[in-house]
Amino acid sequence: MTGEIQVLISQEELSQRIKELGEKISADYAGKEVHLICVLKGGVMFMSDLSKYISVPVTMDFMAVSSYGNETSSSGIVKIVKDLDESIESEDVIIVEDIIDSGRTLSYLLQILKDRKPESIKICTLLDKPDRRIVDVEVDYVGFEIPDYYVLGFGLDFEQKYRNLPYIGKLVGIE
Ligand SMILES: O=P(O)(O)OC[C@H]1O[C@H](OP(=O)(O)OP(=O)(O)O)[C@H](O)[C@@H]1O
Ligand SMILES: Nc1nc2[nH]cnc2c(=O)[nH]1
Repeated sequence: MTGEIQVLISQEELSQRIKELGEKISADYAGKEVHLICVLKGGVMFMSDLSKYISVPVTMDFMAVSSYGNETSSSGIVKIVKDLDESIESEDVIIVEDIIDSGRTLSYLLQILKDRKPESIKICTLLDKPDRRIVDVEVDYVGFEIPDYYVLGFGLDFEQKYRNLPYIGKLVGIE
């Protein structure tokens, strides 16, 4: 489907905020190394850009957890589609997400990853929709709080498309 897309967060606003987040993380982890875990697929562009602004040594791993399929609201069912390649024991981990909506995905992920004995674990999300929260999760770094719209672009999809857009937008007519 092709629809009209309204820009919510421009490419310039994204770049500026991601730079600020990278600098904050660099300061918070001064003298340490940080292990970034990208939650695929949506988190990939954000983590890629964020990592460029982190000045402490960075390692990366990737995990895919599916909770939405092609639906626009959470089914509540979370499953691991791809697990991490490496152990996170004793690592200072930051989970990098594109969006927190109901909080179900992250609360499930946190539970699983904490059991693997990291030194520390924090959450960094580009977008947060606090009005949608069903499960409470403590978020350490937030790019932007947004209203309850179904958004796309910069990693986020609508029916698997639009992930490549360099901005965050919404399809006119889709909430
Ligand atoms: O807070 P929640 O309600 O759990 O929603 C957030 C999750 O939903 C999206 O993933 P999705 O399952 O759509 O996978 P994708 O990243 O591959 O598009 C998003 O990337 C988060 O992981
Ligand atoms: N693409 C997309 N995925 C989501 N997962 C949870 N909320 C959203 C959203 O607004 N857009």
